[in-house]
Amino acid sequence: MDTKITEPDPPYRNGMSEVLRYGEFTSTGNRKVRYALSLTERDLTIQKITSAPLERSKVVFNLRDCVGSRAFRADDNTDSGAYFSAYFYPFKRRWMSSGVARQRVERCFRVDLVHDLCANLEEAEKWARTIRESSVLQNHPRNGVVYSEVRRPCRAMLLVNPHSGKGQALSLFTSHVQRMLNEAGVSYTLVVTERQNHAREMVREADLSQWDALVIMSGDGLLFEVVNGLMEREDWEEAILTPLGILPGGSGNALAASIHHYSGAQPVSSEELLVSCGFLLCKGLVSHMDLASVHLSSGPTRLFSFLSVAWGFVADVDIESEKYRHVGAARFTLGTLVRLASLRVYRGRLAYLPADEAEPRGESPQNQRPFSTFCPSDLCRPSDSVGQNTFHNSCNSNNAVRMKTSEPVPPNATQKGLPDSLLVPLDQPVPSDWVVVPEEDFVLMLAVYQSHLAEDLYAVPDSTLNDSIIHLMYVRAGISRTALLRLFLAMGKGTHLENNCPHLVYARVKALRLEPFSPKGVITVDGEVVEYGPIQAQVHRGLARLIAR
Ligand SMILES: Nc1ncnc2c1ncn2[C@@H]1O[C@H](COP(=O)(O)OP(=O)(O)OP(=O)(O)O)[C@@H](O)[C@H]1O
Repeated sequence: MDTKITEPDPPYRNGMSEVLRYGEFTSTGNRKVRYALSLTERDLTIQKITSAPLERSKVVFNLRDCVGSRAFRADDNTDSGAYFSAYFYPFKRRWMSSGVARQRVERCFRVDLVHDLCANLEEAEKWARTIRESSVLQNHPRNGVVYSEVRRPCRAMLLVNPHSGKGQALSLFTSHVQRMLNEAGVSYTLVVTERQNHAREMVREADLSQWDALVIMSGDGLLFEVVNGLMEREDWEEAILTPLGILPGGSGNALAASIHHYSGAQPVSSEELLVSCGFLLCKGLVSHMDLASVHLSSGPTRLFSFLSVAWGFVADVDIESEKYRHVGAARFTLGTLVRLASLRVYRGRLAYLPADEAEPRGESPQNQRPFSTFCPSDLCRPSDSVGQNTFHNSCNSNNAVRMKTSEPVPPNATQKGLPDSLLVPLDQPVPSDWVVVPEEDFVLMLAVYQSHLAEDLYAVPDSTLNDSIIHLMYVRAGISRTALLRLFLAMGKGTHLENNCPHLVYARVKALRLEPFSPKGVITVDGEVVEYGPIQAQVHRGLARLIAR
């Protein structure tokens, strides 16, 4: 048979990038099959040396998709060849359904240049090292943004809540994440939480100099514990800068879904989300993340929140659907249908500080964005004049509120730590530049600072990790069950704000205060139930650091 060998590309150029390494190696399975490898700062091109047309025998891997590479020798002592493997997680078409998701690809080659194991191993190590270094170089800069990175080699404390989600966090870790971390050279100490607040206490006391990252494999509740544990430390300013990682092991997984979305990837299923977040963790790029400080009426201590404050329908569904935990993420859909059947109205007073027009994100002159028949004249803006009204009774839809203003005295003026310069104590009226919402009857109030509220609840499509914005949504009473269901279905696609629902109001704010009048109800912060009563919050730009890009 006439076999024509395809010549590999010249070793010194590959597209536009300079070739860092070129070599010809055999496959691990069949030593008769040879490959020409050329490595640039950007790609690894693998070309089978064969009679087939060039393009059919060539595969190009972008090093941005590479988590690591390692060299090793065979178990067989008589084998003088050495080996190196490279681990990629590129987006690939799914086998059975449409769309793409990150999928693992390992490519392994045998180096047998000379009949000397040491020399071959040295060559294999050079390849593995150059692949690793080039894939790290691919991290900078991205879209004009220069990210910092987790220190390498990375030592992570990996906290797993064995009861989160369907109770499978540990087995999901073993089946999907462990190997990836090994491939990326991330060393970790696994801590399985034993009870509620175990993680909070641990990070409050931990010697953080031992750790380059704190990684949470659970739902959002465990990260909430970790953030608050860090903020309770004497050295909170430094502690909260410890890079945090999130791997979805819960049922909501809002932050995991958000960082997946921020990375520019298409929506994926639960296990694909885990691979995606594992990949981001291995790449180790660190972004700043906003936190909100949250004050409750009962005391001097604050909570720190990375996700949401919810009251009414959403909070009720979150808590009532706990009993459907065994169905995983579908628990929220089930809970929504159940609560719709007995739709409630919640009475209370809501006020907020609109986001500054001078915000760098190019906010439109009107911070209040109506997605309804709502217009700014519906608002009551407290002005600095006569009345002695308090937040409790001062506003109705016909008359602008006249409130006695006070110089903002931060509620935590006597507290140590981060000042909340936008807030006044809960027993004082809100400052004059706040907006008091005229309605007192609501179906829900939701303040959210990430794109997702759960894997399938795409709450704020244009939110980013550190936009310093609280995205406030509320639904006025009077909405029909069908319209509310339509809203939630639209939220699955992130189109609810385009729905022109006359009962939904959306505003971009810096701080907010809610005072529920209904005697009973549920308020959640990051999905965790907090004391029911007056609550206020303000955003702090980029206070924490999260492994995401
Ligand atoms: N070992 C444990 N036993 C009992 N509760 C725990 C344990 N570890 C953590 N917790 C608590 O369990 C609660 C739920 O955890 P988490 O939010 O992480 O999971 P989830 O509720 O399944 O996920 P999601 O918030 O995404 O729905 C949190 O309040 C957390 O503090």
